[in-house]
Amino acid sequence: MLEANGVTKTYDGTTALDDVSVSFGEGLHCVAGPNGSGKTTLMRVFAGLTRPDTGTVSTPESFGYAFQVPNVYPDLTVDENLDVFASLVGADDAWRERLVERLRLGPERDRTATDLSGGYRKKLDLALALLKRPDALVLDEPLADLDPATSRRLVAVATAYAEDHCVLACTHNLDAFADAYETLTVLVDGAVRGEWAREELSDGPASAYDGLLADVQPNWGNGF
Ligand SMILES: Nc1ncnc2c1ncn2[C@@H]1O[C@H](COP(=O)(O)OP(=O)(O)OP(=O)(O)O)[C@@H](O)[C@H]1O
Repeated sequence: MLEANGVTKTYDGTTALDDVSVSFGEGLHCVAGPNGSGKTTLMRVFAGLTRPDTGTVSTPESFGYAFQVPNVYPDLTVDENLDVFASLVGADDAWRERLVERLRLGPERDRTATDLSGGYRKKLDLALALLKRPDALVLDEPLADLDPATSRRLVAVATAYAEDHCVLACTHNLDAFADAYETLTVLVDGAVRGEWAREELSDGPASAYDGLLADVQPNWGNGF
């Protein structure tokens, strides 16, 4: 459903993506990698926001993107943001209210987006991405700024949606997705360094990731 073939993207001599070929079907898929490894660039290429230098991508027409930095109307309230997006995509009231309930946005619905806490703004951004019930949903650092209970709720929402859609979560918090993910893809320096299905990882995704990245962990002994 989401596919990249031989995708390369370079910025002024920095290779952000290096001949990346990946494919994701229905279910919840995690993409991890160190800072600067190319995760956001790959998500942006899928979304059509960044044009690759070489290679092709294939995505469904109905595509949702919850951004690393939430992309909401800052001067509108939660409800007004939902109203604007719902009318743009033709979302019905029942689905809109289900998203408000599932993401616990109710208590803040009359608050202006700019006054929301970082976590609530993140949840609002996800609700906006889900309003059109996209066939594929990309979540860029979905758990950043969320407290542990809210993180679990967001993972539960993503997991439920992934039952019959493709959900791609770009994350540094693999433990939070340990009971939910179907595949793990690790990017290092813009290239795919590891790809596993969940059943291949008996010790969980974080352990596989740490093993793969062991060579880049610092070893300072007792000193600084
Ligand atoms: N618009 C841009 N202009 C120049 N360089 C860029 C641009 N976008 C990304 N890069 C570079 O491409 C590389 C990959 O960046 P990207 O944001 O995709 O990584 P990431 O894995 O999402 O990182 P993080 O985990 O820190 O969010 C980095 O070296 C980054 O500096």
